[in-house]
Amino acid sequence: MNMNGTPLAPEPTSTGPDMELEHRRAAIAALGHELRTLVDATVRTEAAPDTLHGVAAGVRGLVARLTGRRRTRAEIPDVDEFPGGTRMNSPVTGTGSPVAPPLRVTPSDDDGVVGRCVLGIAHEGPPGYGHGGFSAMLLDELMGWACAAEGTPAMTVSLQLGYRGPVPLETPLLVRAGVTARENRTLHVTGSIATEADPTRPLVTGEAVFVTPNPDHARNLFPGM
Ligand SMILES: CCCCCCCC/C=C\CCCCCCCC(=O)SCCNC(=O)CCNC(=O)[C@H](O)C(C)(C)COP(=O)(O)OP(=O)(O)OC[C@H]1O[C@@H](n2cnc3c(N)ncnc32)[C@H](O)[C@@H]1OP(=O)(O)O
Repeated sequence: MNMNGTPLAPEPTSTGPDMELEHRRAAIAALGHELRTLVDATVRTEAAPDTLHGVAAGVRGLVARLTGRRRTRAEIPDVDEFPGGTRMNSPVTGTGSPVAPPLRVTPSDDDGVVGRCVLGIAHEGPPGYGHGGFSAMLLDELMGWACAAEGTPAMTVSLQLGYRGPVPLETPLLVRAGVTARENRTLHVTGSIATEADPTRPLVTGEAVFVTPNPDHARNLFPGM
């Protein structure tokens, strides 16, 4: 769990049920890794139409192998920690997600949290640069982790961004977020995206307001919690 600041990633464990959990998470992450490689190959390829039809048929065959029980819409998978922890299929941090960069979150040396990732061509907006929506997603997510790291998981109620420079693809990125103020259930959060190579020059800056739903509201929103 990350509710007390550290660590924000799953800890190595050794007992029975924990080993089983690690085993399942490792398998989910292994499939996620291969799918991200497939997504990258798909958005880059200039292969001939016959090849693309052949690959499409192969992928249909793979989908047919993912049988058995499927999770329902609001179900919280038992490989996840909610609120404020590992989400295996998060589109931002999920190591099992085909579309996540994925963002690796750690506590910051100062207050707040830091995320590291590399965007690929699948995340492209202008040629060679990240889509502004992906920047928003990285910041929104990391700001959510900043709230959770303070022990108050919360949801975004407003998010304002400044796009100061384009975010380069295939370049290590440094995302930062921290809570700057709180009143009752409302948290004010700031964040930024820079390159690892030039960490003091923010390319995107963000200011957000997050709110921790009251317990009744939270039970209605997340019946699986
Ligand atoms: C008990 C445990 C609870 C655990 C819950 C954990 C949740 C964590 C979820 C996931 C974490 C991991 C993933 C992160 C992902 C990144 C974050 C996202 O993308 S979240 C998705 C996008 N956001 C939404 O879909 C929200 C939509 N909004 C709502 O559903 C409601 O507004 C909600 C539940 C957030 C609050 O509803 P109310 O009924 O509980 O609260 P009211 O009474 O309306 O407001 C509370 C306070 O907030 C202020 N407030 C409300 N809106 C504001 C705004 N736009 N700007 C400034 N303040 C605002 C109000 O003035 C009020 O302040 P005053 O208590 O009186 O001091």
